[in-house]
Amino acid sequence: MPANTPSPTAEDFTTMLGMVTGGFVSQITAAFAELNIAHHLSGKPQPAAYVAEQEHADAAATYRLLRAGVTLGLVTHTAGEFAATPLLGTLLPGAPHSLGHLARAWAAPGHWQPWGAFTQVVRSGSAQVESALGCSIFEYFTKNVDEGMLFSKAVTDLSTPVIAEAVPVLDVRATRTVADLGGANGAFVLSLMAAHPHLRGSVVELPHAVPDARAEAERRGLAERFSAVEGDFFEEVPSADLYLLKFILHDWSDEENVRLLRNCRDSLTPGGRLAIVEIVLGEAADPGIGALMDLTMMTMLPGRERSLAEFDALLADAGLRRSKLTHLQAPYAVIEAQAV
Ligand SMILES: C[S@@+](CC[C@H](N)C(=O)[O-])C[C@H]1O[C@@H](n2cnc3c(N)ncnc32)[C@H](O)[C@@H]1O
Repeated sequence: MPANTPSPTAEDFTTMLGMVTGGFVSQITAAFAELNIAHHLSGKPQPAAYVAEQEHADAAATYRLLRAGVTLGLVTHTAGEFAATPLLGTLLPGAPHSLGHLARAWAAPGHWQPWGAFTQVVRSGSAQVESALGCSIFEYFTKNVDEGMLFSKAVTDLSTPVIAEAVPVLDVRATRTVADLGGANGAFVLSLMAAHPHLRGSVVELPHAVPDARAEAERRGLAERFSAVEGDFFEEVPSADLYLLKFILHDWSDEENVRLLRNCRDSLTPGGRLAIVEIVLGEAADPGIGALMDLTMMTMLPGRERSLAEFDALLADAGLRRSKLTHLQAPYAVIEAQAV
């Protein structure tokens, strides 16, 4: 050990053992979610055999899973029965901020296999999705539809509280038209339209996502003020007073983002603006949870999470400037930008 590096303590070894078993923990939380254990224990404590019976699972293996759940603080054990803790409630689907779909999606093969080559990602500096899955993650999801749908639900769960915080931040009194670029099912623009009846909204999406966006607008009773447009935002974007770009820039390289942002700049109506919703990384001394999220972008996609200075540089390269910054619940923020 070099003289200027303090020796690890026994506590450090315990902490590291917890980190080394982190992969087990991801699979354990995924199994808790998959086997609906939060639901099965929500009414009252139950023996492992009850959970096993509900899920057609092996009783002895379910007991061992639940016992490990005690170690992790997901359940407690008294007199032969397991009881849910509040921590387990975070996996209940439908609960606000639920992480149940995400626990399953990140432990499923589409993410798990590329992460298995993570050191190679670092050595090579590029995602290893092609070698792990034989195609990009988006192609993989079109071939593995159930996993693709699971991932969409996970993203929706993450998005719902962020959208609820972002909508009141946006001053749309002088705005008439809003385009949600890569808006998936349109949850963001439709939430904004619901709050502001004078707005007309659209989603610009790849063909596969368009029917979902139309159905969501119908479901919310907003179809008359809404259109779902098939398009490639790297080619062109329709004219609008406000572009929403939520969880888009982190998917792409700087060069790709500058192309997309220039398209926005060219098609903005006079006085219009962009609202970018992303993780904003803290500085290197205190980067926060976003630095971990950044590594899933590095493993799965050409994208990255960025600091505020990096967003500002992208905007400047596209002829835009940041006009407002609003921090949401960490690590998210809304960055508003206008043409220079
Ligand atoms: C990470 S998701 C974000 C979805 C949504 N904005 C949200 O925050 O939940 C990226 C979205 O961009 C869409 N997308 C990818 N490439 C696109 C392109 N070239 N043109 C339009 N949409 C695209 C994808 O279909 C996907 O729905």
